[in-house]
Amino acid sequence: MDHTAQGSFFQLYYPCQETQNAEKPDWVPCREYFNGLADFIKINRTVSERIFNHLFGSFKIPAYMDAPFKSDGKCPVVIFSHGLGAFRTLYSAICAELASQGFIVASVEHRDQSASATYYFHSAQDNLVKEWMYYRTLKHGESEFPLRNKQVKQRADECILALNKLTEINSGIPVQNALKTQFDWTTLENSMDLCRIAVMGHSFGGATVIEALCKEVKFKCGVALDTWMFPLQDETFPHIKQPIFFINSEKFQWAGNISRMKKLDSAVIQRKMITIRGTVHQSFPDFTFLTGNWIGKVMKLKGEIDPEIAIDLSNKATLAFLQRHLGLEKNFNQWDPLIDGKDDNLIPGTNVTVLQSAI
Ligand SMILES: CCN(CC)CCN(C[C@]12C[C@](c3ccc(C(F)(F)F)cc3)(C1)C2)C(=O)Cn1c(SCc2ccc(F)cc2)nc(=O)c2c1C=CC2
Repeated sequence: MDHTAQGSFFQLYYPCQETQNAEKPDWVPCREYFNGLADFIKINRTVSERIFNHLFGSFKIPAYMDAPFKSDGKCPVVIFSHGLGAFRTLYSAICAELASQGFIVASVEHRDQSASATYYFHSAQDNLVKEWMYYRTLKHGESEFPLRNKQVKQRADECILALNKLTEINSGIPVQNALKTQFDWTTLENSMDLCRIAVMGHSFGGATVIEALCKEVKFKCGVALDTWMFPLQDETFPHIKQPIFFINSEKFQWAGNISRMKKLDSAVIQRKMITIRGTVHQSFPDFTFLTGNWIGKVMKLKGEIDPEIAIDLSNKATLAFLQRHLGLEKNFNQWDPLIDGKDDNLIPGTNVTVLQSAI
């Protein structure tokens, strides 16, 4: 909203009316995102230009851009935080599904230099000048924890800022949107149930979930997808009182990471964990759908399991957990067994053997 790097930048997913003529949003908004992504995954730009344009250039998100908001009653809210090297549009299979189930979802774009690319504006004379911020690689010899810990704190603040912006929108405060869209923001007045707010994220975004829960009690619960625990300080864990749902891939996790999630285990607060068989780290972002089987497997964008089945299990388990801890009156409790890993494609807890440290 406020156009500077200190402002809030997010993609909003919401339930809408069936619209005929609305165009579908671009999946990767513009070239700089491809270039940033190429640099992040360390493939050179000439190759990437052709690959990305051929592979992903024309993809659209299965949604309608700026369609009129429609909902029967107030919508619960989810703030979504992307992973290292990702950006706001890459988790549309998750965010669009939540919106189709009645949630308003803000997928934030972080300005902590963990995104492959992001942009903001600074005002020069009387017009706004667009500036690009790219992924910050670790300097040679630089230790990683101080950077990642600083970034996860900024990411949590940006999730809280996005929530504050949604609160303003919900109360009808006029929106100064730096991006010129046709959307009529006043239709979102009184659209949100601000007692039913969750925070969700993938990998570095999963760590952001934990940091945001610690900082903001308005987040009633968190869903952390294939969380990367490294950026966090264990000292913050006892202060977190909200339920957390860890949904892990089979291939990304390792003992050190899992044992830190286990430090959040509690006898009194619901802390759940499941692992989806045959999944990889990239089974959660949209890339997992965009390539053929063999390219996907070679690039570790796909696991053994059909990506649609994997994301469907993750989304249904998420909806059941959100119903339970946001007190929703929907029928998502039909998927409660998934929270306990009761499905052929799920493992309750983890498949990683964690040596219990005898303290
Ligand atoms: C060598 C660079 N090195 C950087 C530190 C490791 C790079 N890396 C593995 C990658 C991401 C990969 C990727 C993506 C996308 C294509 C494409 F071709 F489909 F575009 C290809 C190949 C390259 C798989 C990761 O960072 C994994 N990871 C991620 S990946 C989040 C992401 C990024 C870009 C996306 F388009 C989609 C999703 N988010 C995290 O929060 C964390 C980690 C690791 C620890 C914490």
